[in-house]
Amino acid sequence: MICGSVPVKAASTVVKGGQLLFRQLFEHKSCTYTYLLADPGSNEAVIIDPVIEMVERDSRLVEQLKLNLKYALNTHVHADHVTGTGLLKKTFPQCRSVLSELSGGKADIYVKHGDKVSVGGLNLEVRATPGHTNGCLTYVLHQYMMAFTGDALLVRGCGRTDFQQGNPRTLYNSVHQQIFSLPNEYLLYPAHDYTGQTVTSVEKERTHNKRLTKTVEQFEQIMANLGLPYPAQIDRALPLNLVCGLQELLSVKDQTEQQSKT
Ligand SMILES: N[C@@H](CCC(=O)N[C@@H](CSS)C(=O)NCC(=O)O)C(=O)O
Repeated sequence: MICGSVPVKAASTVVKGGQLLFRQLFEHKSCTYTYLLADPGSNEAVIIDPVIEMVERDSRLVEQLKLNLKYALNTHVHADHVTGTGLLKKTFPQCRSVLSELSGGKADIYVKHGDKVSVGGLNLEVRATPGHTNGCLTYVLHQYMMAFTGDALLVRGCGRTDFQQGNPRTLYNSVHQQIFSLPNEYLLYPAHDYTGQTVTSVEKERTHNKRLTKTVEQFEQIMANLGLPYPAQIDRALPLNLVCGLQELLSVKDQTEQQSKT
């Protein structure tokens, strides 16, 4: 169930029915983390940032765990891999895709800052964290003191701001106002890691993040000088991710353009 602005208070209540079912899954080519979360009482589940090449693995896991996959959330329109959302929906027809209303992408459900995504007894608070892209979202699971930060905040790093409406000042404010404002002990799960790390915390990033502990002016300088090459899959990924990762949803014109690039 998706609800409008509902104030969510910080609490560490364990959901009735037992422990959270939680899996952190990895895709090696784009170093992407996908997260599977399920309410132990109802077996209703949500997947965050699935990757198309790993849909078979993820579908098998959902089936083996006997989960009812209700939602496929993307934290934003990704530039480095094709989303698995569209393909997952074919296997799990009840599954609904979710994106920010500011993303520019196609989805079954559009969410905005302050909304809530609920599966069984789990409630994910939607926080807008733009700056890497306009439509970047962080999903906060207060019940288990966890947040899924997409590319807004990476372990000791953050998403780049040099394409897709990137803006360093906006990103700095998003992280400070929407992520660093969470309690210190909240665990933060990023959409990527390039150094073999899996998780961090509000406290660790507030203390050790080499970019975001600086002033906003210093941060802007750092971001202007990252010197990163464009993601290898950007030309393929961006148009496909605007249509849930499915070629068949692209217009004929877009498909012709896509083919001429390959
Ligand atoms: N080499 C990777 C792309 C690496 C990259 O640019 N990652 C992005 C997130 S995906 S758009 C990023 O924001 N990185 C920040 C950083 O500091 O690394 C590929 O070719 O896919």
